[in-house]
Amino acid sequence: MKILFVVSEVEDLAKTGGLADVAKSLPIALKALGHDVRIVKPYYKQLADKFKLPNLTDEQHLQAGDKEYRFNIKGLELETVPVYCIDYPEYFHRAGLYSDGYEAFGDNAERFAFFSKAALQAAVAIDFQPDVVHCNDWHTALCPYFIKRDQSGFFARTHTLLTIHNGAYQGVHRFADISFLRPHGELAAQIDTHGNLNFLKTGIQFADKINAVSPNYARELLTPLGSHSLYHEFQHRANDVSGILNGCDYQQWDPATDPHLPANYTGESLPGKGLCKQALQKEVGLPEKPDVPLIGMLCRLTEQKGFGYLLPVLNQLLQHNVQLLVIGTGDPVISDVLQFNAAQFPDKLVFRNDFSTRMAHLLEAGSDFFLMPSLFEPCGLNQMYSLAYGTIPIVRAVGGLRDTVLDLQTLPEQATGFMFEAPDSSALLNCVRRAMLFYYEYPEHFKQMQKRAMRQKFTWYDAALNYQALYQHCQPMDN
Ligand SMILES: Nc1ncnc2c1ncn2[C@@H]1O[C@H](COP(=O)(O)OP(=O)(O)O[C@H]2O[C@H](CO)[C@@H](O)[C@H](O)[C@H]2O)[C@@H](O)[C@H]1O
Repeated sequence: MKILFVVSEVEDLAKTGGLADVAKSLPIALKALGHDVRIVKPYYKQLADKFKLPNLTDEQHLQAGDKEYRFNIKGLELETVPVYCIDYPEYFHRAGLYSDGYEAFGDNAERFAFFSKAALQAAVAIDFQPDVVHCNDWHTALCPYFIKRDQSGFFARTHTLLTIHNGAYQGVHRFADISFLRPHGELAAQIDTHGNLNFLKTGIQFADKINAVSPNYARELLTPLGSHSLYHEFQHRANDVSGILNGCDYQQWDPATDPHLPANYTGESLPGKGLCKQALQKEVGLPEKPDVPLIGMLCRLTEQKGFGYLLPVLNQLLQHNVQLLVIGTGDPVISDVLQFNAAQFPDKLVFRNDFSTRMAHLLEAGSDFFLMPSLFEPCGLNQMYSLAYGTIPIVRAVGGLRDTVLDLQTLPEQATGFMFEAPDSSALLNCVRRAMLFYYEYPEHFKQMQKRAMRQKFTWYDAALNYQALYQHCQPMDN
């Protein structure tokens, strides 16, 4: 099959979160199954600073109303997968991908409406007639609409899949302000009573199929509580909504070969993990105590990750004989509270306002537990990385976390972690206490759990097989 994978960020090229991990690993896995898959993404400053790429075609022209956009298509290969980058410096040559670090860019609607259209034009320019356009999240959710309305015939046999990595971000913007879409008066039918166009909602309406990044999140999207206020839209498309669990890139996340670690280790030989713990404690300035449980947390600092009920009990949690290391960037209110608590408990809590791949790997290897108390979690990748590193996840039973972690209480013989249900502080605190008790009182069982965790496998090969089946499902009956 010919697959055009349209996405905002890709690991190794430009990244803010888990979307990038998927956008690298899935196309590579699909290519390995024999498909002709091409990625299209913006030529962000992050990427342009790293690679000065050549233009692959003549300058492109895109007319939207009375404005003419002139852009270039640059190219590179990411482990055999061709990547086409839309070069339009006015929109993409900025310090951040979506914001200046404090506020979202005011013209994000223009930027991503343009990108979605330009990505399709790139397919025409390189003469790649896709069987499927696979778009991802709100940034590219207008692609199905543009394809359905395309008059050229180029996409007459193209079908569309919209993957939802995070339904909370929907791209809601005042339609009247999006000059790029002015020629598309028909979108006015999508506008809400406040005059807003919701990109994700438009994608849900026009895509041939919609999938979430885990089966459980797909089920949640079909409920009033889990639908991010898009209950009716998801219900309306219920027969076309499914879930495919993300994979873990075990080449990149293998403690036996990980070049970021001071010592490598396997499930059969765990001493290297102790050395990683010591190195991590030393690096961040925590007391080098091998027997005190070290809980790591690494994520974007946002409500989604459960800070709303974690921060109020930090003080109580840190009364225990425990160490907590939090690494992340994002909401300055969350980072202020973390900073404040770290100053109160310098021997127990360290907060690093940092985005570092090396530290992500060291934290995964050196921690005993990985805390992921998410309010919602479409799939979650870090709990999979934790399992691979024998770092026991403490998670809330939500989204993909429920699909990937088995709790001690429910399944003692197969358990790989600790899970709590209610999104509140006391449930979280009880769960962490349960995990600490297990660590202190049953060290041998804890080790068994680590080994079991390391044997779990969530491969991109399996995910790619599921996507392949879904793409086939997007095709018309006569194909
Ligand atoms: N400070 C930091 N330094 C270095 N690396 C950092 C970092 N903060 C985060 N990362 C990295 O970013 C990625 C985060 O991935 P997640 O899936 O856990 O969350 P995210 O919410 O971004 O993704 C969304 O999309 C993915 C992909 O579908 C879903 O799994 C998820 O549930 C959904 O919320 C991981 O690779 C992690 O190591």
